[in-house]
Amino acid sequence: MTASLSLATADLNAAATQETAPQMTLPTPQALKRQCPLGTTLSDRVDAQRQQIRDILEGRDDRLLAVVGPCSIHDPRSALEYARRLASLADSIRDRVLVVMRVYVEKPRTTVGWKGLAYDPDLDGKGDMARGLELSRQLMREIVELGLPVATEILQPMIAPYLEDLLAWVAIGARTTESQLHREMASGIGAVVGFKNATSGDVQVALDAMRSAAHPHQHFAVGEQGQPVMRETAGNPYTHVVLRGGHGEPNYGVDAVAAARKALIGTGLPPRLMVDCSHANARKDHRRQSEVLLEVLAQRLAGDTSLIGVMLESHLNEGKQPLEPGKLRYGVSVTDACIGWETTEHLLSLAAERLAQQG
Ligand SMILES: O=C[C@H](O)[C@H](O)COP(=O)(O)O
Ligand SMILES: C=C(OP(=O)(O)O)C(=O)O
Repeated sequence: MTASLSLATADLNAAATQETAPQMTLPTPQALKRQCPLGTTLSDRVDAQRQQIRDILEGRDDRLLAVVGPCSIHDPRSALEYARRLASLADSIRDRVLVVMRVYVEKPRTTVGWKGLAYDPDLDGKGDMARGLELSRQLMREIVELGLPVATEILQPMIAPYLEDLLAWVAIGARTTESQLHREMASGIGAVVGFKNATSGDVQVALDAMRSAAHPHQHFAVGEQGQPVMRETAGNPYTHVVLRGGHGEPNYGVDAVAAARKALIGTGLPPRLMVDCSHANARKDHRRQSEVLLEVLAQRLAGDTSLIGVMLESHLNEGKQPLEPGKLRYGVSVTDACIGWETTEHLLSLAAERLAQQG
């Protein structure tokens, strides 16, 4: 009796806390899209970008897919400057490399930290998700207008309907590849999806994710008018694994790549691998991304066609900086350290050159 009474009191307290907890009403996906519409021309462009990536996945296009850009977007102005430079570089190497820009507006954190533009666009910890969503959508739209395909990690499945129409490529991160919610979401989106291996280095979870995402699902979701809906998905066959290393141990070497390829084939999945040159593959040292990229290129030039793509974390300027509002240096990452623009330009041009030499 005493136990159930105290439980009931605890329930009431919890309910009271929830009711008084501050909350902000967000625009519906439909309202945000009306405010920042994509339009037919850009929507057709995104379709064409997705098709190009699918063609790479299916071997109809032998270009290297390169998902390149800042670890996170914290300042739309520097992101746009970066996008302009990248668009011009992408154009100059388009015969050999399909460049897609990382426009990451959500960051998964190991414990706590700034969670990205969509959450806290003023970088002051107050959070303004309505503005965060608006800025994220506007920025992605501008980047599509520049002609670059947009990539992002979808961390919060609720965000998908706000941005999905702009995205050519989506990452499900190392911390969420095992999540059924993310797999369900991936099964219903038009973008190509890359599933990272787990932070532990476990690649099997990414294979399981590909199988799950390829399957039709019925799942809980938010509708265009913000209403709860049951969504029925058709299944997304356009997915692949992203090798990002785990617990400080890289997995981009010949043996690790061969093991992942064998596991994919053994499971009846298409052998498609992207190597993330950053994160544990670079042992969290951004300068090592160059050597990772060169090794992956060498494997590809030696005939490994399962290596369909690479990922680079890159910004205008090298390194990273602490998030101290008022003291931020322009074009420097506030999350993981990135390579700078000159290195990015050099590496991507070199990749294009070597691939061209192969014929
Ligand atoms: O790519 C980004 C980070 O590695 C990831 O978001 C985790 O960051 P954290 O360990 O700094 O929280
Ligand atoms: C968070 C990221 O990667 P991972 O999920 O591999 O840690 C990222 O690419 O920004």
